[in-house]
Amino acid sequence: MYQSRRRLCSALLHRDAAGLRRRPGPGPGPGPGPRGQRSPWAAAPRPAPPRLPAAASGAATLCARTACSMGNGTSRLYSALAKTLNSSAASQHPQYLESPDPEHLEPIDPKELLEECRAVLQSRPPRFQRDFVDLKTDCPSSHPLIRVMQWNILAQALGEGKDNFAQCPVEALRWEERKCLILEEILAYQPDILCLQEVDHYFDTFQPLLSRLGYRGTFFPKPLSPCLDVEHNNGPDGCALFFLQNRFKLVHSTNIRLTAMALKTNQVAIIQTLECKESGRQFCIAVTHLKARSGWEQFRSAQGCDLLRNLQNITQGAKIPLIVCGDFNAEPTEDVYKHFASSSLNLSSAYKLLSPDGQSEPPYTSWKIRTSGEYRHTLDYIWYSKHSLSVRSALDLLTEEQIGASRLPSFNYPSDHLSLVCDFSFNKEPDGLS
Ligand SMILES: NC(=O)C1=CN([C@@H]2O[C@H](COP(=O)(O)OP(=O)(O)OC[C@H]3O[C@@H](n4cnc5c(N)ncnc54)[C@H](OP(=O)(O)O)[C@@H]3O)[C@@H](O)[C@H]2O)C=CC1
Ligand SMILES: [Mg+2]
Repeated sequence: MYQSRRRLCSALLHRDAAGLRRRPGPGPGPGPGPRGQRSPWAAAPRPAPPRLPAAASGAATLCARTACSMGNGTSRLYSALAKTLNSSAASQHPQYLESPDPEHLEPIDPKELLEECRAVLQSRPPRFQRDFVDLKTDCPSSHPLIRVMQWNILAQALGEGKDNFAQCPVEALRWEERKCLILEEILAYQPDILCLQEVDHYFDTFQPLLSRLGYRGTFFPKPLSPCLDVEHNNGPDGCALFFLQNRFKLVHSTNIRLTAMALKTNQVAIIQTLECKESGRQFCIAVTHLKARSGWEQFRSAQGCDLLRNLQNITQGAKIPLIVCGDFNAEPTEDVYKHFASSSLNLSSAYKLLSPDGQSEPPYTSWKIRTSGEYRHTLDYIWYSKHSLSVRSALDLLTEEQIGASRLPSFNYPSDHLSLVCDFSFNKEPDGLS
């Protein structure tokens, strides 16, 4: 049985008064709270130490801290969170567009924002425990690791208007709380680089909040986003890429509309070259979301080839190490996967390393029940230059038991896709080859 989320602080009353609606309890949910069982394909677990002390703090402490801080930092923070709730202006924003320089904005303490999110989610079941699996301990790295998160967060307009989820209660999709579940996931793992798909709340939510957490963001909307077909939409969905400004310098940035069969398509990618401030080493990071649905395999394959061509040019034939994150909408059996696996860019898929033989992708990264049936697929990947980068650890996926009979999204988890998180290090010799 779940333990219900804790705390009913006086701070919550302020939140309600300010317009954050609270929903009734979700009722009994499927599966256990903390996971008791690992997925069968996972290697031996060795959880990484938590990077965020607040995640482990007790309920009483958390409640006291929240209540105490409402008079100062948290109330400012709350206003930052509350301002993101109404967002009609966001849909008017012009296309593309990097976020403004956030240096003049007041920073947010991530622990305080996490507490705010947890307070909003207090009637929900607790988030599931996922462990980092250590993958390479014999080769210490002298440089700080680079943590990368890949996540299709589910566009709000698609989730409510087009995806046709059959088992997910509409209450579980309410943006006010789903937004906090997404932020909670990001804040729990604190990625240095965040690659997102189906972002339709960039300008009103993710850009303002993440910029105040020290990220620099770039958003590239789909030219004909299906979100725009949904009544009361919040603008087009697209890919977003965020990196921590205190860790990386932006060297080069390109937004690409992918082509297939020489035609411009509705799918996009963002490719950036970053320089590590600690080591001075450069690498390339890309995010994409390929065409969905069965019957479009050759189209996806062509889009993947176009992305690879662009990556070849930008990395000067793989001289710069590369990380490519995406919802490829393709199982490993598809051509687009094979193109990436066999490319001259020497890429490997990070999550294969969690399988016992290191050769198999996870059994699923997305699991949902639509009115048309149940869909369990491996669609999301983090590709990396296998000669110049090492995956030090990867976040294990949710088990079937944790996901529960109604599948995703749910009261526990905000998207129909799981987040993937990896810690990378540069290999020792910068030999100019990836
Ligand atoms: N493609 C084009 O050239 C044109 C597109 N359009 C508009 O764009 C829309 C399609 O855009 P396009 O980018 O090609 O969209 P996709 O086919 O790539 O799908 C868009 C979204 O729908 C989700 N999705 C996938 N399968 C299903 C399903 N069975 N039921 C419901 N949702 C699903 C996907 O989520 P996930 O990735 O998580 O599976 C994805 O985010 C059209 O509906 C139209 O409004 C209009 C003219 C031309
Ligand atoms: Mg989707």
